[in-house]
Amino acid sequence: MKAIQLYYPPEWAHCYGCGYLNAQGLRIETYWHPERGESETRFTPKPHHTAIPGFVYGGLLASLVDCHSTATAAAAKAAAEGVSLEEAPLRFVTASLKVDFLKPTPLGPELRLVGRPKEVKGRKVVVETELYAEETLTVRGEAVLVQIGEGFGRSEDAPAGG
Ligand SMILES: CCCCCCCC/C=C\CCCCCCCC(=O)SCCNC(=O)CCNC(=O)[C@H](O)C(C)(C)COP(=O)(O)OP(=O)(O)OC[C@H]1O[C@@H](n2cnc3c(N)ncnc32)[C@H](O)[C@@H]1OP(=O)(O)O
Repeated sequence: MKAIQLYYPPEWAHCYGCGYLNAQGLRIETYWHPERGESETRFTPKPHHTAIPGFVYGGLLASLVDCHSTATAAAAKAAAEGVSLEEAPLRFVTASLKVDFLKPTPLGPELRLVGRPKEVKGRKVVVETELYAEETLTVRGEAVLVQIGEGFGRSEDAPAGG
């Protein structure tokens, strides 16, 4: 099975969290399981991802939820439209991200994120995510993702100045 992120065209593959062209990034890989209607990402934090010794920094956890959600949105939208990501590269940006830190997340074990699309409507997808350290649910997230089209982010969309 191919990770959802590997379907992103190169011009949309520089993201710190999920871009395969970002050598310094997290380069997460998310897989879509059509039979369950769920996505899954696995990631093992490194020692420098520390909050306090022994526990994972919350900002990293938010980043994982963020990029796991954009990928889940692409797969959910493709499934809803009955197209494959191969033929229709879809890319979403995050409009809203809510993260609840339910318990401290231990640093060491592989983390597992499970995503479920809650709503797929037009260009908008809402994704719920649960993050587990071993079998313990430590983080719950909800994100609103909006689909971007070809040309989005070119100079006419850029903030003025600079
Ligand atoms: C990367 C930043 C983007 C810059 C451009 C780069 C070009 C692309 C290149 C490479 C792509 C790779 C990107 C990786 C992504 C990884 C994850 C991130 O870190 S993303 C970074 C943080 N996010 C932003 O910086 C978004 C900034 N916000 C926006 O650009 C706009 O607000 C945007 C596109 C999100 C929506 O703007 P509208 O004008 O296109 O669409 P409207 O009509 O406002 O919303 C569509 C639907 O979404 C809902 N919506 C919009 N914002 C919402 C919000 N904050 N909360 C809840 N719903 C919201 C609306 O209510 C509407 O829903 P209804 O159709 O009415 O049901």
